[in-house]
Amino acid sequence: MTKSGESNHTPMMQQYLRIKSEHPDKLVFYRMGDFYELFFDDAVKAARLLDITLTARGQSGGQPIKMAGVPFHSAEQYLARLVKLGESVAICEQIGDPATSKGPVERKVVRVITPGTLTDSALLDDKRENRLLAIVAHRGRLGLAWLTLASGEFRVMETAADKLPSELERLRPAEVLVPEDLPLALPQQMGCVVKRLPSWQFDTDAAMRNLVRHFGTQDLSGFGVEPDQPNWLAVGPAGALLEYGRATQGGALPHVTALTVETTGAYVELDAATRRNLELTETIRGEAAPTLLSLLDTCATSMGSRLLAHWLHHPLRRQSKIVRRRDATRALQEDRQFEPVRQVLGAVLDIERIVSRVALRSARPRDLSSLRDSLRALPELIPLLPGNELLQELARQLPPPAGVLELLQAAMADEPSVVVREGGVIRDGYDAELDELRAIQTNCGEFLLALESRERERTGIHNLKVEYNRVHGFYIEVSNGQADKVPDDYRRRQTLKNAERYITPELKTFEDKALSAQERALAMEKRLYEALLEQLQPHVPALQLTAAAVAGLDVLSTFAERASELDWVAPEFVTEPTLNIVAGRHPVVEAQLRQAQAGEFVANDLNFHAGRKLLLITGPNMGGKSTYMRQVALIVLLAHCGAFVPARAATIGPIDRIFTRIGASDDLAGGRSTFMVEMTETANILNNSAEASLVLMDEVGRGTSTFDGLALAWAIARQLIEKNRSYTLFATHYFELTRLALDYPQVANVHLDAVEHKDKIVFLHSVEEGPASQSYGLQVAQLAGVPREVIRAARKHLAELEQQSVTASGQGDLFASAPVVIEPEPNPALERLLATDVDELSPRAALELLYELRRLAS
Ligand SMILES: Nc1ncnc2c1ncn2[C@@H]1O[C@H](COP(=O)(O)OP(=O)(O)OP(=O)(O)O)[C@@H](O)[C@H]1O
Repeated sequence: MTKSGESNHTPMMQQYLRIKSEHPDKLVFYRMGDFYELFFDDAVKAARLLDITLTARGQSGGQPIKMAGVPFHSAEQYLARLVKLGESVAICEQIGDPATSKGPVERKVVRVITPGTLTDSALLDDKRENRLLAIVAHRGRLGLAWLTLASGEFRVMETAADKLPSELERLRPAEVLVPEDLPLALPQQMGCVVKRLPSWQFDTDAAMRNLVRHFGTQDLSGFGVEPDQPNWLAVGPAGALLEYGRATQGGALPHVTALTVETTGAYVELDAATRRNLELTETIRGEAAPTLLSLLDTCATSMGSRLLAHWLHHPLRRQSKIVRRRDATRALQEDRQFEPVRQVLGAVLDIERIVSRVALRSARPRDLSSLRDSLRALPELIPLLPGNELLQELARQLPPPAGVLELLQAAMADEPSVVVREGGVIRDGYDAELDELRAIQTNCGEFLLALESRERERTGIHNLKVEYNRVHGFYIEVSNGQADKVPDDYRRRQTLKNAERYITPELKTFEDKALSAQERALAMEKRLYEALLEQLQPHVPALQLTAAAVAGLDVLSTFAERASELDWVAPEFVTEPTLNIVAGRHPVVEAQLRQAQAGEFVANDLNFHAGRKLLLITGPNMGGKSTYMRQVALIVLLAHCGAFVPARAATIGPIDRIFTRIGASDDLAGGRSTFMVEMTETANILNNSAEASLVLMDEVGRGTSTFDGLALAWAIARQLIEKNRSYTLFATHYFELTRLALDYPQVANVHLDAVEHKDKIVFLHSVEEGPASQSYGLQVAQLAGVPREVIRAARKHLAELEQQSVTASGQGDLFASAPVVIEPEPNPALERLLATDVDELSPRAALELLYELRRLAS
């Protein structure tokens, strides 16, 4: 954009350019009548992103003004698209009165929409939190603060700098704020918008003053944040967030009522790879289903859905807390008590987000009527809740603050219109003045009829009419023949061909009242509505508690419902090192098999204790190794969320972290090869896992040459056994590793089996003690459609290789007693026979085949 001297521009453009200069990094939506217009570079960008027409109108400063616009009434859909694309938008409204203003109407940016600060229901995903995260780094430590404006959640934590990827994966922010001189490389693929702000915005002292002023406290010690304590580093980012949040909302954030310190020890830690690999809330491909969440989320409310996603990412460490949730789930599950509870919850709308909009004074009339209807439903829940400790605690937290429901019932119309300016929002009987103004409108007809008959009587003009038209307003019409009977107090308003129209002082007074009544009623409703929002302000914190109780009840009843429908059991918790699962299943794979009617899922046990801590899992490709390992992790995770688990029984000792090294995925965007990703994740596991950690290692070492891979896998397994001593599931194709069980008593071999049937391979999917005897790699390749001649050549080559490895010494003899499997040379006659569909043969072809077989066999 060229800005060749302010004075060269029209006054309106001068105003625009001034506003734009305050928001250089955002698209400015500049309100003009029924449109939001964008100009210059903003117009070009918006036209491209929104696929709207780019026009040019007039000139300003010697340049044509590029322009693009969106209608004001459908702006939300465009805003939603821009925000999804990571753009921020400044909404600039007319705030002056066009009728009285000289020059352009006064305009002001009333709110700023950024991906991480959304509160509008039309722009938000019902089922996902929209978080704004701020990060600072100092001497290998990170200060993190995050704010969810749609709920008022405001949290801080301090952690080690190398935890950044896992924290980003856990919090999934929509937008991240960092100081421009952040001494730390951010992951290349953040998947969200990153804003670099001037460093002073993260200054601890200024942030402290800002936060203390906001909370009205002397310092932050009441929230557990103090100098020289862990989490102090998060004060700067917390201050930056508060300021940013305020700037976008154009005002204070009264619903942000507390700062919560998150301590890492509270949750079972999941690293970034684990959150992805276990497909908790998103598949590895980034889809919403099938995932653990998509299987579990039958929540009745969106508040429940969001809390469920949160719980899945935050499995609890403290067994006492887990047991409270589990027992509540059990109480709701007994006699299907969850059913009526869920039915009532079905009538409850998103109280949490509505309350935030109340606090931000952006709640629409239907928000308040929904709040009223939802609050009205809540008392029905209380008698339905079983006498369990946690449930009773939630029941006590459930009732809304006194008077709020009554106020909403008295004030809000049953079905208010969408926006206040349309009227019909405030209930009749709530305000006497509004009632009177409305009465004038409704009684208008009656008054006019009464006036007409009175005037006919007074004047004796029997065809006198009292009427109204838009241009002249109210009038009394008298036909020309009766003009002599018109009384003195009639003032002429208009002359027609055959009649005269008059007005009387009484009719004039009525006209003034009637015409302004509608306008005044609308203004009155607006005032009353604003006052209502004001009256609700002090109740915001209590309503947030109500919302939290609803969400908690919803998730617990969902756990109960899922447990019943999917046949899950309550896990038991013990303090000894134990991980014992009887007939465990992979919940998502099982559901998919059922859905596809592709057979029953085969349940499998797991038994870990202090003397048995590493399982070496062997077996054919497609045999079910990954599924088995993942199901163990999912069962442990579900148990720590307080849910039931897909098994016949489960006994679980203390677990502090879950690590996974599963699957090969190139991080091309991050510039790391498959093998590099594999080794980085392995390094993380070796450096951080401990005795109470659960580690899943799937085919580690396969990304490099056979001997390198084998040697690495062997050394890694030994380290896990000797040093980390974690509960480890180690799937491998290197049969040589199965020897480890001979050297270490805490290592056990298990395998998944398959059998060959005719030329087919059948996977049994059941986990058996001992190492596998065959890899079936070639059979699986055949199953996948690799051409027969390739399989035959491979088989031949395999036999040669195996022969060499038996006889040769040196490299091939890395593990001297490695079990070697030599497959017999295939018999061509047998192969031909097996490939024949006997039912399809004619007697003549059968005879020919017999000759052919004879030839092949000789
Ligand atoms: N216990 C089970 N019961 C029924 N079907 C199963 C079971 N376990 C696995 N499967 C089926 O087998 C398929 C392959 O399983 P999985 O990916 O776990 O094999 P794998 O041994 O890890 O194979 P690879 O070594 O090739 O990675 C699954 O997609 C699932 O459909």
